[in-house]
Amino acid sequence: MEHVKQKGVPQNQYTMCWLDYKRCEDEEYLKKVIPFISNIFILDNNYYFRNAALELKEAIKNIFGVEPNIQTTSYLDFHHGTLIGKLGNEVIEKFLEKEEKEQIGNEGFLIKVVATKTQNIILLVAKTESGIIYGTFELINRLRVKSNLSSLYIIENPKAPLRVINHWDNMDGSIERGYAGSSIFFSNNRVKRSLKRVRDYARLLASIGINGVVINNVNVRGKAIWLITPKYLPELSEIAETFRLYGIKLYISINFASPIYIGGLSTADPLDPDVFKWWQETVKTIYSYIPDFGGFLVKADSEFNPGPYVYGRSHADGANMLARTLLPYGGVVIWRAFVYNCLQDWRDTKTDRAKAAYENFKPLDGEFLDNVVLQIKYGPMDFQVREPVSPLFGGMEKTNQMIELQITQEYTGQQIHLCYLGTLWKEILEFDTYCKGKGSYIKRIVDGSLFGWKYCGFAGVSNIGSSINWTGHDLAQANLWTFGKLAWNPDRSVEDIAKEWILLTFGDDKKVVENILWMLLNSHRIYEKYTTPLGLGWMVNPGHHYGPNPEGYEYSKWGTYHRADTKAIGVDRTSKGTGYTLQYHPHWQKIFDDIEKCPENLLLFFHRVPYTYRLKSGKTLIQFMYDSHFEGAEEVDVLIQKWEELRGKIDEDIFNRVSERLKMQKEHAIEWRDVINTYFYRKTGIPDEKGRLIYP
Ligand SMILES: CO[C@H]1[C@H](O)[C@@H](O)[C@H](O)O[C@@H]1C(=O)O
Repeated sequence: MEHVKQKGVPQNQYTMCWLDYKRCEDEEYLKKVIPFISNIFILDNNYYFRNAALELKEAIKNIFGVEPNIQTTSYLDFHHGTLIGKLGNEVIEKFLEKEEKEQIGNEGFLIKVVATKTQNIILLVAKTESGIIYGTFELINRLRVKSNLSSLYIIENPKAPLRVINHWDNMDGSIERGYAGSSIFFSNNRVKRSLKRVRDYARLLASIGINGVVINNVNVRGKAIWLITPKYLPELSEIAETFRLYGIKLYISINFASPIYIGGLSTADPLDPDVFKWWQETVKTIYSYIPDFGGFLVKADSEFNPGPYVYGRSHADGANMLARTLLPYGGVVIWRAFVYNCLQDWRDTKTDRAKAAYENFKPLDGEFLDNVVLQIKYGPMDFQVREPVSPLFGGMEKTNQMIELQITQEYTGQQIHLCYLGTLWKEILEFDTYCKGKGSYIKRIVDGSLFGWKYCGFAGVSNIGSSINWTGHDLAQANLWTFGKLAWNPDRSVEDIAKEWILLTFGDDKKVVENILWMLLNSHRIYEKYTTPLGLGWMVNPGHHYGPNPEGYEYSKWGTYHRADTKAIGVDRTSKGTGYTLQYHPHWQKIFDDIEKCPENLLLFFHRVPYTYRLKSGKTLIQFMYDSHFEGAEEVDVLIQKWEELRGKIDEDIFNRVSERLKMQKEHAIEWRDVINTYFYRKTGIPDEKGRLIYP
């Protein structure tokens, strides 16, 4: 569903987001930088290094108006220019210290400046093809923000091994939970023939350090089941080749029952030898087309998708069977933990959906093969505006894990509302699970350092589509950017990450940077205030999930209830209630169990609370609800005002597009405010202390 029509924009037109290179107007900087960029030397005439050199050349041409020569050389005859080379090359190594060489990891890179009387050289060095492309974009971006060359020195390695974007793209071109147009990969049940946009997408992703892409929806239905067959593999191999140039591996979501659908077998039982053989053959075929194929993403026994439970087998049986077929080629199985009873009876108060993933997977800890990774949504429910972190993180020490974040804004305003997610993600990543004592942060679990995992990392559900600006809301580009940057280095501050995005996207005007930064950093807080604060969640319209509906999910089968009556609201998930808190390590169990200690922004997630309960501020719960909704809706005006102050300083098309969305945000925030306030007023009969208008 795309809420805003793009008037008169041809399908094949689009901007390049933070890679839209603008001319540097600073003559001083240009003068300083010219000697370092007027030549580009490549030492190995390798296809990938050459591509990196071409990227750099194109960027320099656009930014500085000079066209560097690309020269292939094998000996030391250069004095001025940028030298792109691979670790191990003799000429390159002359410039490096031993420790420097040791510090460059597989996907990492080094940027170092040599400035002497006779030499003005920027060295860009990596161990691998992917490292060089990441380093190239980093160098380009450093030049764009006018970094001081005399102090430019960077050695970077990604913290997490897997940094993967998940597309929920269907083969008819639609995107499940997509708010930015249609798929750039598929249309009319075909793979799209033009690779230009895919290539530009690969460039965007490489510039934020992504190394994997799953191009089809985890709900694998119809024609998509056949993507793993020669019917589609020739075209997928072209997509894979395009991504490969930018250090990105292709993955495919599969249907667990494929042996039945495609192979004509009578079963998909993971322990059946014929099923194994069928997968083995299928995987062999895939690798004959895509030699560096990343692996499978699997949504099994989840929301009507088939899985091992159908045959009385465990998720470990299912995942391991696939893992064995992929192992000889270095492929992985990314197995989703999003397993719960989606046919719950709302009258059943014993079953708690929040407990489901842990109940299904915790008993299997230690049973998964090494090339299986469990992909876990950040919270126990489903990407609500706020949830506690899933207790599976730090709950399965012997199982590789990835955290799944939703870049697309399903429950966070669908790219109509401005809702920057970096602030929320950072809080999640900094959460200390205490699984190995103090300091057992989520970020250290998913980057592999806490348990020494080889396969682990970040998965982000894509927010892009065919729209002119890729993400519908122009400022939603910051969410994609931030996902990549946090996956690369979760220790970075989001202020820093967001600011870098603004500088590269909008330039360095002080007011522009200041205002957009404020808008981004405050937007999730504001959205939370006028929608569902205190960890409440789920008060959305069923199906499409946009806009308020306080009981939209109250009598449904999805296990998503707040059980509000006239006295209290929320589910008691403490050890005395559904027992959900028992899934956490004792440190958190005690805190979440205690209504006085429970972080207030999660109060209604963990507790059933009377409306007259007093919060730490002294306010009653009901008064907090009213205040939060009035204030939140009001604060949208600040977002609008901050944007309005930038009129004339921002490209007009972008300015107008964002203005239009902010206007809709305001209208819809008012709708949220009034519907939720009226709901609570009608339930409780308690008036607003401040006498503001609540519709009776
Ligand atoms: C792809 O399906 C999605 C579905 O659209 C979304 O509403 C649900 O909550 O999560 C599912 C999942 O994550 O599998």
